[in-house]
Amino acid sequence: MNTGAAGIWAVVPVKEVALAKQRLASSLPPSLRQALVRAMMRDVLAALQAARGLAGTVVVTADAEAGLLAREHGARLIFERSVRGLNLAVAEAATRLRVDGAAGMLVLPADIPSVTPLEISDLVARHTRTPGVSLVPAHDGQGTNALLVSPPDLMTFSYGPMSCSLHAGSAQALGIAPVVHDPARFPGLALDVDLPRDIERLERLASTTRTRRLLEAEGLLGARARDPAIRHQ
Ligand SMILES: Nc1nc2c(ncn2[C@@H]2O[C@H](COP(=O)(O)OP(=O)(O)OP(=O)(O)O)[C@@H](O)[C@H]2O)c(=O)[nH]1
Ligand SMILES: O=C(O)[C@H](O)COP(=O)(O)O
Repeated sequence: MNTGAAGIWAVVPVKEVALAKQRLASSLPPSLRQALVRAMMRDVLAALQAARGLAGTVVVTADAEAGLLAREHGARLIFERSVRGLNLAVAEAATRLRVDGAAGMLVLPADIPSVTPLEISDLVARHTRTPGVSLVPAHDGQGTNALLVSPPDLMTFSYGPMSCSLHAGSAQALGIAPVVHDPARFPGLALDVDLPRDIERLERLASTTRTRRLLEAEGLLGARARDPAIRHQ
């Protein structure tokens, strides 16, 4: 990958589609879970394409199909030869972007289908300091749904349990006061779909995403989900 441009690049790490979203396995059959993973990834990439203030998007994945979806949405690709986990995948993207001269990196997960272009543009516009770290916690306050860091390889990554406070602590250890945004100001971005109840939460957001259309067609959201009489027809 040669990004060949300064500015802030979005990075979307994507796990193998067949292995993703195991916490939904008890409520969704594998084919629907995989369709959901693809739809969510497309929604995130479409929002990034429409957002202002980014130099481009990079997808980091070991999954060939995810690589094709990335290219369809005009994203660059870092194709991982082996699966090494989320933190090493993001660290590799950070190093590559720094070598290519990128000013910063915005890491977004592929499971936030309701993220809007406006939320992304707003977050990037509010990131005014380098070196600097801006964070948007997940709606549960624990995960990291957006990590904007400049320069890209400033810090180590701590995705996993309680990652948002760990990322804030890493910035502080470098003498940087992180900007931790209120997730309530970024409702689409803050809603990562990890658990069955997160699917219901999607209903409360006014969005017309591929993900929503898929879940409505499957009777998991919308009128068919609310009315068992219709659902079982
Ligand atoms: N490149 C890469 N991306 C990853 C890896 N693990 C997770 N991701 C991505 O990181 C983001 C957040 O991941 P999680 O919320 O943990 O998603 P998940 O691992 O599919 O979910 P569970 O299987 O339920 O834990 C998603 O965009 C995943 O696709 C990895 O090992 N490599
Ligand atoms: O740190 C994170 O945000 C995780 O990697 C993903 O967290 P989750 O389990 O809340 O999705």
